Amino acid sequence: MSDFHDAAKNGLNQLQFEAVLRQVGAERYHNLHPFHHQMTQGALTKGQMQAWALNRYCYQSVIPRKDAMILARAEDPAFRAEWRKRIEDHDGADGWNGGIARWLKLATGLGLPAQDVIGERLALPATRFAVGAYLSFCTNRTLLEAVGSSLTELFSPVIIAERVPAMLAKYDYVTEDILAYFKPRPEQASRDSDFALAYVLAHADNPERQQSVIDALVFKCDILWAMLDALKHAYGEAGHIPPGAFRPEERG
Ligand SMILES: O=C(O)c1cc(C(=O)O)c2c(n1)C(=O)C(=O)c1cc(C(=O)O)[nH]c1-2
Repeated sequence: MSDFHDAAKNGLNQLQFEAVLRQVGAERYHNLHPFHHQMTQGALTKGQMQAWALNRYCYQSVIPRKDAMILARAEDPAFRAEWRKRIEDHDGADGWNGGIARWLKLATGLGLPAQDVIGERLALPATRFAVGAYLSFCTNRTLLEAVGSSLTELFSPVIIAERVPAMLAKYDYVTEDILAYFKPRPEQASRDSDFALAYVLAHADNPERQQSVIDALVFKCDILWAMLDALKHAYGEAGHIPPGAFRPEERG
């Protein structure tokens, strides 16, 4: 395991810098989390699967808002033209025919009432704190750090390729239709992360800026990890469901 806190102290060339960023993903991305392993092994109960979808909706719904923050702070029109595609992917043309709507379809396809998902009140406190931290990070840190924090998308095609076939094979109530969210994601994520990676390689031109990007990516991995930790704590063997949070047995 590497400690990434001083990885750029002597300055890195672009190849070395990219290698460190990829190493962060190899060591810290949420495909290493036990909750993800349980999912791909077919070991989640339907209630746990519902809890995952309900909580993950909060993440999906904050993504276009954090991208709007990034957009507002970018001075280069060409950057904005590229970055706004992310908002269009999630919101669609009318707000409800993009990624957020497809995530809602996933959650309702698992048996959750749409209003419980959209309302976000049944999500875990830790989920709401984690997605709030992501939004405020992208609002308050430098544009370079905000772009750096999106680089987990470099690794999302890997976790999607692990998750989707396993969900289809191991859970009889999961269908291709329910998982429509994931279909365009690997291609969109590759387009987005290629752009974001090229941006940080070009703009992190001294050791301090390189380190700020590495730290931003570690922070983002921590956000995703914390969300799965919270699910495991609440809905795993410990069963510590916080007051007011989704309770699977009440939903059948
Ligand atoms: O399925 C996943 O595990 C996963 C991970 C991530 C990620 O790594 O942040 C994103 C997504 N999915 C995703 O669907 C998505 O739209 C997305 C946007 C972003 C971002 O930070 O801008 N990450 C992710």
